[in-house]
Amino acid sequence: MSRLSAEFADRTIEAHFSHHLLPQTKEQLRTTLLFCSAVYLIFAVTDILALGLTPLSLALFGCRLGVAVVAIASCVTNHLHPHSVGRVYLTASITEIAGMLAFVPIVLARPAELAWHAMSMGLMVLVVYLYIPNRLLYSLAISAISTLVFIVIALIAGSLTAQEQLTMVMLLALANCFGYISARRYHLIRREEFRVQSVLKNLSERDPLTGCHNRRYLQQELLNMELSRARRFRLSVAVIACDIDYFKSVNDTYGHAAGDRVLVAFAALLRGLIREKVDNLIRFGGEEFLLVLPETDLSGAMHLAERMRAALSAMTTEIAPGKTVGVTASFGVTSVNFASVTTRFPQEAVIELADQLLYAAKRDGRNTVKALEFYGRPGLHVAARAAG
Ligand SMILES: Nc1nc2c(ncn2[C@@H]2O[C@H](COP(=O)(O)OP(=O)(O)OP(=O)(O)O)[C@@H](O)[C@H]2O)c(=O)[nH]1
Repeated sequence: MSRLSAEFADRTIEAHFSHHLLPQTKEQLRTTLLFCSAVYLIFAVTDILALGLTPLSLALFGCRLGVAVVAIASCVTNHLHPHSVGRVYLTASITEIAGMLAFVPIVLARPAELAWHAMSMGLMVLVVYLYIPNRLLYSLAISAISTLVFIVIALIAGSLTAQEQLTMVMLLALANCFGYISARRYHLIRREEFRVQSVLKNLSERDPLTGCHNRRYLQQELLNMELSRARRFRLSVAVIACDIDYFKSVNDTYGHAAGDRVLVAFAALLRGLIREKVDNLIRFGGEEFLLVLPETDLSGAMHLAERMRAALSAMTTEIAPGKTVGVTASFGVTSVNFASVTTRFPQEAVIELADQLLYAAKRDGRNTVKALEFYGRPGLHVAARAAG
């Protein structure tokens, strides 16, 4: 993590983090901006008390109203662009700058109350650092520059003694330091929480032996996600179920550790034959693996399964120095084409068909591929094209 900006050094992870928090950030920003605008408007009372109901106090009210309008426009923009992280930070920054700019005429119109303005400035700096959700570097830039501008105006236009000026400068510098340090801590804690959550999520979704996704990930996320996407865009999704043949005899003959090596080698072989970041490899349980292949029809999935079968039967795994073992596997392949399947069906039905085909391949002598199109209704696929 970057020490100055308190963000992940890796921009992809940072973007992932920001997107993950986007709904929460937008909600916080909306509440904060509306609250701050209301406070800004309410403080018009102090202008009227100091200046009376004059054109000047009305002009200052106009400035305050301008900040409220910018804040509301920011909320509307964020509402219209619900997925844009950059826009949230941009609108937060613009509103912060508008608030700081509107403060200049207020200070200039009421120079006698400079000590109170300095106190308000300190509070505004803390609000920018801690209350309005924004990138820390933007908060730092906006607060530091606004503080500098305020100090220059106060030194030129105000009538503070040298001792008062020094106190004001030191207090505002402190407000910036405390604001930055506290905001930095908060940013770092949020990111550390996110990192730990990601590690735990990864652990709960992966099989430690092979590194593949596990059955929980398939059932809770992947299957629903891929089937919904394919249904929405009327695409095909294929599923391959595969299981090592007579794996028990590998364990019984060479030991469990040798069996583990064979499993790892099999997973690596499957992973090497699928599209990275597109296809998904899941350890479904024991020595059974499942592949979920987006945008793949039955014939494409059958060819892939056949290549996997052939590659495994030609491969041997070193289970001890100088000692190798060869295994074969059986494959059940199915695919559902949402261009023609419009009926609803339980999502597990696709996996069940792939599993039935896998066991049909086992019954048929093993080391073979069985494939059937899934038509969305139990029983219908029985009449579909068979291969293997
Ligand atoms: N080494 C190892 N073995 C496992 C693991 N998970 C399951 N097994 C073993 O896998 C074997 C599966 O045996 P069976 O279900 O009888 O299947 P099979 O011997 O492969 O026979 P078929 O599937 O009918 O060809 C069992 O001996 C399990 O103990 C694992 O993580 N590591």
